[in-house]
Amino acid sequence: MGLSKFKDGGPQYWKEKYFKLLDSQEQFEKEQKVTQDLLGKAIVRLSQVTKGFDTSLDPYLARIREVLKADLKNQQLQKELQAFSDAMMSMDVAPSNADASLLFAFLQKFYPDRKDELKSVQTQYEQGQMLDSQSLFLSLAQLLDQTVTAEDEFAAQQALRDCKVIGLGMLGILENVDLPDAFAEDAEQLKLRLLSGQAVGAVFDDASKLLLEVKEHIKAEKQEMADFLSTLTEALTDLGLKASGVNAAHEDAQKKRDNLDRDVAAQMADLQSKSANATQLEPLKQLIGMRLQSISQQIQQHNLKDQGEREKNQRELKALMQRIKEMERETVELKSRLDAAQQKATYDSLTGLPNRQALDDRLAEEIARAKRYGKPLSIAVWDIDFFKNINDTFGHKSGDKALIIIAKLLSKFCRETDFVARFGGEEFVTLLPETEAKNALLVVDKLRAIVERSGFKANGENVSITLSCGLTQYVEGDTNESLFVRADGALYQAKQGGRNQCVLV
Ligand SMILES: Nc1nc2c(ncn2[C@@H]2O[C@H](COP(=O)(O)OP(=O)(O)OP(=O)(O)O)[C@@H](O)[C@H]2O)c(=O)[nH]1
Repeated sequence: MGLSKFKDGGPQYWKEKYFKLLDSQEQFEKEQKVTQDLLGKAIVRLSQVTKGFDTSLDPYLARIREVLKADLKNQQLQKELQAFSDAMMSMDVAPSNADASLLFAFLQKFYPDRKDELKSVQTQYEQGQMLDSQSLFLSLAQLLDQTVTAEDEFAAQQALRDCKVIGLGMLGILENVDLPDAFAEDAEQLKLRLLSGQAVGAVFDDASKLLLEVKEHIKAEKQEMADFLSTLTEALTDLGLKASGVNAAHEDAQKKRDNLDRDVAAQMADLQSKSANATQLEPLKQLIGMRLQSISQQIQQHNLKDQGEREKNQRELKALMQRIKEMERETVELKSRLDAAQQKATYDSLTGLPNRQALDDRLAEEIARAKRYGKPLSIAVWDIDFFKNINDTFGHKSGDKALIIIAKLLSKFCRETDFVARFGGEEFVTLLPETEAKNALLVVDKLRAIVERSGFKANGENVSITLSCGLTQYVEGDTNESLFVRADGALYQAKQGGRNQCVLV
């Protein structure tokens, strides 16, 4: 960010420019050093020559020599020269008769170009025209200050040019660097100082300071940006989670969520590209804020829409569940009604025994089983003897009671695997699977005897009741009808034989 964005030329151009400036500066400093050395040597020689000129100045001159020999920094030299100057100023104002011929000899030799002026000063001094030795030094200083060689002139001009180049380079840097707003004013002032031709050294120091501050500022901004983007990523992740948590099962919602995810991803990519190119944090923050708001609104709209659809689905689901419950209730009711109907269709309501329909079904099953496994199957057909008399004598209700009692006795005293049914009227049928007729005859006869012994009470009277039974066994090729007809034939024989008996055919 910031420093890498130049208006033209690019970083390489300014890097080269900077190094050139450094080289120039170095060259300038070298030349300065040579000049300084020359000056130092001159001062040393001058101090040696002036030694003894006024003994009160000797210690100062000695220190200056030491300082120059030790090659100490200008500051200290300046200090010593200042001390020397102060000492000289405070010297006795009385004219001095000290011999200065040696000094002038040296100076004339060292400054041959100024020989005449020096001679003139010497004459003035020796003729006592100088008020004091301080006046002499001031005259010499003034004279020698003007002593500038052509070489010195060139070096000074060169230094001036270098300073201008450095100044222009710094100006270019300050104009082309994309500085944060906070530093704009300082940079502007530095530019003005450079344009006004102020000494480049001080401006250079201030510019370096400014650029270092800018660097720190950008570093802090970068950190702030990283923190901000991290917070932003967390916020977007949170939003993404909320968005993806909505109605995960719904296919339509899935499509909408995909679209939303795409939108959010596009906005994020845009933000990342903007933040990579951004040079200022504040506008970027504003941009991100706006984008976040837009994303948040999109998610809110999506959630609202999604919630509406979810509520609609829930209402439909609730209605559907209600309908299913009603259907379940109806199914249970229908089943019980069907069971009742089935019961009614297959059971005799008076005795509770399976009826003729049930008997037909069961007989077909037993015939099929006997046929398949070659097992015996016997069938007994019962008929209550003189039942009409019971009805007639004791009433129809007593007749019903007799039917119920017979049904119970026939059911109770047979095997569990046997099947007892009311065939119709006062007739009953017993199926005896896996039972040969001769064994079945023993069973049915025992039953007949039980019924005969039991009797029942009708209108307080003991009424005896007997049964006649026709028995037969399944033979290959028998059907329901043929088997029943044969058993019924046997019953007829039992009736004919005097009733209360069992006949096997
Ligand atoms: N109470 C009552 N009587 C019935 C029922 N079904 C048939 N009956 C009567 O049973 C009687 C059968 O009489 P019949 O067929 O003449 O035979 P029976 O009197 O038993 O004489 P045999 O069979 O020859 O011994 C009739 O009077 C029918 O009305 C019933 O469910 N309840």
